[in-house]
Amino acid sequence: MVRPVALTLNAGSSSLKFSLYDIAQGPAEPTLMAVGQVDSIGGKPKLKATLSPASPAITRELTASEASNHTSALATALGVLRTQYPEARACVVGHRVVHGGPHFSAPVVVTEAVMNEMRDLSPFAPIHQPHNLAGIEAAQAAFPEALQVACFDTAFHRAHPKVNDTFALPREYYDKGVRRYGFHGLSYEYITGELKTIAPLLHDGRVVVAHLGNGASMCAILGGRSVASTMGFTALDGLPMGTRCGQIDPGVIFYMVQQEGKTIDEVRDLFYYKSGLLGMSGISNDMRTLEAADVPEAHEAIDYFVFRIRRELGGLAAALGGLDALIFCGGIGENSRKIRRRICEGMSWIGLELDHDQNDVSARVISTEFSRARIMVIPTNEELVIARACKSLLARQHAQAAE
Ligand SMILES: Nc1ncnc2c1ncn2[C@@H]1O[C@H](COP(=O)(O)OP(=O)(O)O)[C@@H](O)[C@H]1O
Ligand SMILES: CC(=O)OP(=O)(O)O
Ligand SMILES: [Mg+2]
Repeated sequence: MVRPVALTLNAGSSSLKFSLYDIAQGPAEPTLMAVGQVDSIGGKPKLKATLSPASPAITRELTASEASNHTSALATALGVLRTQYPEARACVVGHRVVHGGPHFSAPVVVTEAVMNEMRDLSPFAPIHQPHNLAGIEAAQAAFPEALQVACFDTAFHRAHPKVNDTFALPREYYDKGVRRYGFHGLSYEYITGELKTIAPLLHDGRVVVAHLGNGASMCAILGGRSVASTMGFTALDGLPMGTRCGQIDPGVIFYMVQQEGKTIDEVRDLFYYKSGLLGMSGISNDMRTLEAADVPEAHEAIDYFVFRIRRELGGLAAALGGLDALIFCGGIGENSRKIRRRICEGMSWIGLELDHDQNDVSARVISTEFSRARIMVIPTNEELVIARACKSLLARQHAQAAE
């Protein structure tokens, strides 16, 4: 019998991450078969992939036409997967969808109505949602028989308290859906699940997770549930990011439009694509490049990044009534010992004591044994969360078909 296979797609602003999972029925976790990503779509694209647990990672430059957009990047990714699995046919394709608005609080099977609702949310996630939807359309064309499943970054936060769901605007805006949604929910869901297994007491406690990647946010989690997050209505709010400004006084928008004569689209592009680490440094959005660049502009950009994280940590700990654990994940959180060290420096007042040796090797626990709160590094896995949703929605569909 052919084993059921799930393809997961995680389309970012300029990247496409993909995985193949064996989702054979039963209680077992989805098993990873292959994983890869196409980076710098539309620029100088690159492919990285590991096509089976036993095979070495492959890396290769792609031609511009192999990844000129997300649709061609997906075709390239599928071509690479087929070299290893010529017979494999995905029976379900799971997609990360960044914005789920007020209604999507769990993964759903994609229908035309779901597609339309997700399309309406595109203006609120302009550098993610159109790529997520393009990925769904491309997968529908490539696998017309497969179930398409949408998994939302906002879903994990939907049950957070009203006080963290709202802005101080006239009431009608809340009803129109202008709310503090929060993002990176698939990552937070994964970390919360890991904690439940490896540290159940911490899972039941007061945890701040810092997802520090090209997009970055932090989430206060109490007993496994989101209480507050640094991101809001869009994935622009909160921490400064690779190219996004993070929290900003809305008065700056009036200044740019009224005094400088910028159009609202120009301001939007400036906030999404030209700000953050890139805008402040004038060098790069890539933390590795900035850490290696010994110039004041790069130092300032990193200082601001670290300062905002420390400030938010205080606010999120206050929202939780204390702190039992700080967990780092995302490309920067998982890999940059310097950034972790700077975030934790002088934080004993909040209970954090970093073990420098453990931090230097990115160990799972990087706090000292005397630290009141635990500090951990847990590599995130949004793809596994998507694969679990694929498995459970497929099982539900089989059960319904059998009724
Ligand atoms: N060893 C490292 N040291 C510092 N930063 C790193 C390291 N490895 C990756 N990063 C940073 O992680 C970021 C990308 O994180 P990632 O979570 O992959 O992003 P995305 O939001 O695109 O999923 C980049 O800024 C990159 O420079
Ligand atoms: C929501 C978000 O910012 O996602 P990413 O980190 O993939 O850009
Ligand atoms: Mg990401």
